[in-house]
Amino acid sequence: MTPLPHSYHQPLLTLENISHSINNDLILRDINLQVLNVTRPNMQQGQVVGVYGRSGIGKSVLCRIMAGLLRPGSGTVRVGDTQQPVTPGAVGFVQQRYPLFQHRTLADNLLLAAQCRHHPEAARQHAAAYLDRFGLAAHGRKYPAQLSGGQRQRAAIAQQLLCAEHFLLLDEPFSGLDVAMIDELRKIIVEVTTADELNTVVIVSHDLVTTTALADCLWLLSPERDARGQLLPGATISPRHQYNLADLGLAWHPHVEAEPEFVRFVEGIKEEIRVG
Ligand SMILES: Nc1ncnc2c1ncn2[C@@H]1O[C@H](COP(=O)(O)OP(=O)(O)OP(=O)(O)O)[C@@H](O)[C@H]1O
Repeated sequence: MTPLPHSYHQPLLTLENISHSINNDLILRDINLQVLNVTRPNMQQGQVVGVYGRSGIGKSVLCRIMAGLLRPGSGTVRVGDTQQPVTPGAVGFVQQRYPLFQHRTLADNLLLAAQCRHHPEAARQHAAAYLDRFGLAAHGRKYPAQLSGGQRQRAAIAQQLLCAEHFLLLDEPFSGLDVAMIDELRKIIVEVTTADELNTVVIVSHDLVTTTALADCLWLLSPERDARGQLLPGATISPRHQYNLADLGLAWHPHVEAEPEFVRFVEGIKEEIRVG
């Protein structure tokens, strides 16, 4: 497929020489990569990165490092158009269990999040706008325990977007959702990335098709072999496993997952994982 016209600009996320061990066990080895701001004519869209890898390979550890919640054994993570080293709170991180304050109403949860960055009156306006935008306005007075799983998830995404400026990290966002909710969440992710050119969303997921369909680039976290075919310790994202979907003509556009090139690409990734 012919790639749509696009051009590359400043870096938005940089991982430099990231390695990490737990109890002397090397989990991540020498990860180097960069997400650039890619622009397409007449299209305001941030970047979506899909991260895929087998169970237990180190995706959650990598997420915590990218979110600034875990200091890597070595290396640096820099985020945003100013490329500051990541600090806790700089990246919105929606974890598998959505950590809303249970004793606060949904509206209060969002208000607290908005107060991280805004003065009280502006915070109220932003929180109300996000309640509305995420289809939660009718549920503002409910407590998290009174919300459905999908509503809690939307609330958690809204909360993280309110307090972190341009960067959102989603760990297994599609797990446990029915097909209607998955569609709804996909719409929200597209909405988030089209809201601002600098918005960057990293999705870590076992759902390869849904994630790839939304992504501009896909990273495959996997073990590597040396020249003699021996498995090296730790997992990495080698340059050949950093797939630029914009260059392949498979960056998100409506119904991309129905295209034969997309289906072939996903089959190729599955094969890569099987033989890896
Ligand atoms: N606190 C910890 N103590 C010891 N080992 C840990 C700890 N956290 C993670 N690990 C190990 O690090 C490796 C990577 O774990 P991680 O949770 O990042 O995998 P994952 O790719 O997210 O897996 P899954 O897809 O199953 O959620 C695993 O072997 C895990 O056992």
